[in-house]
Amino acid sequence: MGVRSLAYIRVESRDLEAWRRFGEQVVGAAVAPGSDDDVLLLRLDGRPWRFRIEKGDQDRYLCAGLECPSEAEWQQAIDRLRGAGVAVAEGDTEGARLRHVRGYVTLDDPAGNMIELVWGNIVAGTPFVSPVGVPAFITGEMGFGHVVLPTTCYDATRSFYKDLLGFGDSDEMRVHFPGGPEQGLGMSFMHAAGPRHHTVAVGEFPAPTGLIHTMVEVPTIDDVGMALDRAVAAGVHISSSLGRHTNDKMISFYMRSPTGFDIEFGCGGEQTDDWTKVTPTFTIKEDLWGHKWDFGG
Ligand SMILES: Cc1ccc(O)c(O)c1CC[C@@H]1C(=O)CC[C@]2(C)C(=O)CC[C@@H]12
Ligand SMILES: [Fe+2]
Repeated sequence: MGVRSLAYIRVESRDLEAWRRFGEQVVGAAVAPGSDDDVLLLRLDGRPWRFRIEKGDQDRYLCAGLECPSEAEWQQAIDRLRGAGVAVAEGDTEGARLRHVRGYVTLDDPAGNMIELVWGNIVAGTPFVSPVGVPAFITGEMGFGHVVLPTTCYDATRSFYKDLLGFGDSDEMRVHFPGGPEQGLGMSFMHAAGPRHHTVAVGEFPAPTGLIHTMVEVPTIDDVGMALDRAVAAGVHISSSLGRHTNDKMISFYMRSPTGFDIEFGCGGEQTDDWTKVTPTFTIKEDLWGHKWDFGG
């Protein structure tokens, strides 16, 4: 046991105004109370916020907040990490307050990706209302979506999430690029305790901003299509066309956020109630259809 879901991500940005426009008008998130000239909080559901964009000198991913279902499981995970020699920095009261959690610690995975381990479901107490009419984001105990993190030490990074944070294998693949290594680049999709197919994936790809992509999910294909229309109308770079993944069956497209990493916007991701009944897969064709990538632009 360990992590159940992805609670939030934190991002550093030089341009909060671009993020506000993108967040509200394209993603359909709501700017949350507590936002000011230095911090932009974006809500997707009943939580106070899911994206925390912090004004800074760089455009980069800061960290993902990975949530444990209870304080006891959170403490056990911390003990496991420390037992394995991982440096875990204690959070403080002020930090917990601004993260809207009961407790948190900060650490790096073996690839140097910063993560925060948190517990405590804080409820905003006011309904989420999308400024552009997105009916809802699929979140709850599944978390808001997934992150795909870069790694240059694939095996060690996978073991870290599995052995120390309690993730399980959902799927693996080797992605072949023209001119790339013959054996392809490894990609590992791992589930937390919640029903989402993957909450963290790691890939042997470079990510200049620190994050390959993060995914948000909406109820229907029309909600995905309308988001694609908003992205195109706003002149946002479409990194991948609409398609359906083989592994989690999600229909999605990818668009470039103001920070440079992609946001995957999808629907219909497969869920599992009992992971003991599922055998991990190895996928040799990434998509059932679509997902034509445009890495340029
Ligand atoms: C293949 C796949 C299954 C489920 C997902 O949620 C998902 O994001 C993906 C695509 C992962 C991956 C990526 O993020 C960056 C560009 C990649 C490496 C490709 O060029 C193919 C697979 C893509
Ligand atoms: Fe994804």
